[in-house]
Amino acid sequence: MSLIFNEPLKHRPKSRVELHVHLDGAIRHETLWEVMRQKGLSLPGNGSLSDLKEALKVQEPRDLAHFLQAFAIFLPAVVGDAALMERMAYEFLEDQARECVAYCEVRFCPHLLLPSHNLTPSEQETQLNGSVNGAKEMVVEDVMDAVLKGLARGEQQFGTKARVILCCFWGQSEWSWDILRLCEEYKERGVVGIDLAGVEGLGSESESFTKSAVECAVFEAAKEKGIHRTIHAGEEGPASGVQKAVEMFGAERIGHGYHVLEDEEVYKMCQQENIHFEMCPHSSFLTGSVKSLTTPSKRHPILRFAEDEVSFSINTDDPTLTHTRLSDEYKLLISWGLTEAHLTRANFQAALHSFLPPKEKKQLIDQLKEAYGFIHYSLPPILCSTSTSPSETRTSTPPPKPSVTFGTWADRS
Ligand SMILES: O=c1[nH]cnc2c1ncn2[C@@H]1O[C@H](CO)[C@@H](O)[C@H]1O
Repeated sequence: MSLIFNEPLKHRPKSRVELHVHLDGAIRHETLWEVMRQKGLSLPGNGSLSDLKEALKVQEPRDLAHFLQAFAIFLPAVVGDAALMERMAYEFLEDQARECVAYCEVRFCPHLLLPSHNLTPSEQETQLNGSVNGAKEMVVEDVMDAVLKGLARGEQQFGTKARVILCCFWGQSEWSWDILRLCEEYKERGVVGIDLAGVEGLGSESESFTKSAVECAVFEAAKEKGIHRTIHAGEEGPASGVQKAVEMFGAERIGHGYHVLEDEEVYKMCQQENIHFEMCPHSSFLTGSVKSLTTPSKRHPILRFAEDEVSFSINTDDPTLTHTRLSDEYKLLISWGLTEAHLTRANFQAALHSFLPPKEKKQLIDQLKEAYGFIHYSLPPILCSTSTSPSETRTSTPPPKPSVTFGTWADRS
């Protein structure tokens, strides 16, 4: 691609912050189709790009597990392929720049992308005894290096800054300590936080709680080591999962968290603790976490969050599966009655609750102020009193706090 084509993207004013997007859920359909064909992998339907897209769409939202099944269609194309991982990270940032994203935190689980995780027991045995097909076996560090290289190249080329959150995965406790190790080892190269993804078990009773003991210890250790923490909770699971994520796991942000509203006490606690909610509007329906728009008495939790001025951000979650860009998420919210002020506030809240160190966070907030027109400006010397230096800059007031009440979805149809 020519520089002439890319320059405008690099210099496009960027005003959005995205905190919750899975890298392996944000691969371009075109890239997947191309690579799956090259590798001779089985493609759905008649093998066309449109059939692949169709197969990745949730036709009837059921539950989170059903939504996540689509990963099985294309992850075989990705596992073990460092070149593809680098490419998808690079292309991801090009797509983010097109969506005017100034800063994003992108997440993935490196262990899920290893061939060994996807081998049959006999292949794993072969691997333990040496190598598979004589090739050097890929290790998590190879995954990290490939993704970080693609992100660094993309950041340089397209001007969208990216940092990484590494996901522990429900049911794969054996990876969790290693994830924490990678968070520490790759801190200087852009890893800013730890997450717990997959079909959550935080909400259910004692049995699954025992199962999460390892993750709990890992998150406690993360806190001690100053590694930032977010957790998928209250997505399809209950409010008690959000409570455990905050009180026991020390989560600073909650991925999704829609069901927190089912318990006013937990909701109040989250407000007191200034917990940030990473909202993913389209995904919330496709996972069956929030019931459909056609239920008149239901309001999407994001409307309550906006009304209560709870801190939330607007995110795509898994564009490969949701078939949405960030703009589509914003459009949906506007159709529900959120205003430009709400969306602006969400972007500032996202920046404030990002896992960047303080200095970089301030730079990001300044970048947003400029993009939204809350410009730092120098007073012309003639207007300056003797007590004000000509170079002194002023900042405008922070974005307005919206004060709006929302009707039901039915009111808006
Ligand atoms: O909405 C979600 N909730 C829980 N887990 C998810 C969601 N979207 C993706 N993943 C899971 O996170 C892994 C690492 O990126 C993905 O491979 C997918 O299995």
